[in-house]
Amino acid sequence: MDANDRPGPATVVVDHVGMDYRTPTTAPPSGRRRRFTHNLRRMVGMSNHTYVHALKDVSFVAHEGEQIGLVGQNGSGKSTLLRIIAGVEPPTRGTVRSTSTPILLGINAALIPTLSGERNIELGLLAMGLHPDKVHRMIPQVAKLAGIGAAIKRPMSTYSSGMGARLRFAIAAAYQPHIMLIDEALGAGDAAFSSRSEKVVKRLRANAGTIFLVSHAAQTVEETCSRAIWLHNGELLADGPAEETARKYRWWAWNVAQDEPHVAEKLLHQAREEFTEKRAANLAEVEACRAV
Ligand SMILES: Nc1ncnc2c1ncn2[C@@H]1O[C@H](COP(=O)(O)OP(=O)(O)OP(=O)(O)O)[C@@H](O)[C@H]1O
Repeated sequence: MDANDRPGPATVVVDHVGMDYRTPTTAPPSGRRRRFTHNLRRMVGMSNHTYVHALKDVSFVAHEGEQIGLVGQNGSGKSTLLRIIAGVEPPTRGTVRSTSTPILLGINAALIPTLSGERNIELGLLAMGLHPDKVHRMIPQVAKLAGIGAAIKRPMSTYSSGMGARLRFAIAAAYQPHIMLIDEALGAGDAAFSSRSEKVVKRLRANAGTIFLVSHAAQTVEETCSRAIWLHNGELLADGPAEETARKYRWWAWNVAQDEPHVAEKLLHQAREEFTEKRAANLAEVEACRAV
C-alpha cells in the first residue's frame, strides 16, 4: 500500500491494551518500610516481586493491505504486543478484536511433547480449522517442509530446540492466514532451513491481508512495510509511514549508541509531541470501531 492511499477496512482493533507481568526481583524497593519488608521476606527465604509494565495503554487500528512493522529497543514490548494480538496471551487491560484469527508464524500451534511430530502436525492443522480430509493430504508436505527426516515419527520431547522450531514453523506455514504476525526473533534453524523458510514467508506475505512484523533491523521495516509503530518501554511513541517512523527510531537508537543521552531524550520528547495529533486520530478510530 502506498503511504498516500486510503487505508482499507479495519482488520485488527487494539483497544487500550495494557500488559503487566509480575516477576520475582532481588532489587530493594524505595522507601524505608518497603525495604524493611523486602529484607524480612528475603531473610525467611521468600522471594520479592515487582511489576513490569510491558505495554501501556496501546491503541490503534490495523487495516486491510497494511504491512505494519514494530520497532523499538530490546524489551520495549514488541513481542508482547504480537502475542496479545495472536491471542496467545490475554492482556491485563483492554481488548483486541480482529476480523479473522491472527496467526503468529511459528508459535500458534500448541504442540504436545509426548506425541510424534507427525501427530502434532495433524493436531496443529485441525486446530487451525482445516478439514480432516485436507489435513491428511497435507501431512506429508508439512513434514517435508519441517525437514527433520525420520525424527518426524519420534515424540517431540526428543527434539532439539531447532528441530522443534522447524516443526512449529512448518505447521504454521501450511495455512495461509489473512492476518499474519511475524516475529523474526522466533526464526530458528540452520542456513538450509532459513532459505527454505524465507521463500515460504515471502509467499505467505504476498497473500496475506494484514501483516505485522517485528524485526530488529529497522531498515527491514523501512524497506518492506507500509506503516511502522515505534514502541518505547511499552508506550506507543510513533505511528506513521514506515520510512518516516523507522528513521525516527533509528536516529534515536544511533544517538543512544553514540552515548548522547541528552539528544536521545530530546528526540523521545519530540516524537511524543509529534504523535499527539495522530494519537487522537487513533483513539477516535478505535472508538468508531467499537460502535460497529
Ligand atoms: N513472561 C514474562 N514475564 C515477565 N516479564 C516479561 C515476560 N515477557 C516479557 N516480559 C517483559 O516485558 C517487557 C517487554 O518484553 P518483550 O519481549 O515484549 O520486548 P521486545 O520489544 O520484544 O524485546 P526484544 O527486542 O528484546 O525481543 C520486557 O521488560 C520483558 O522483560
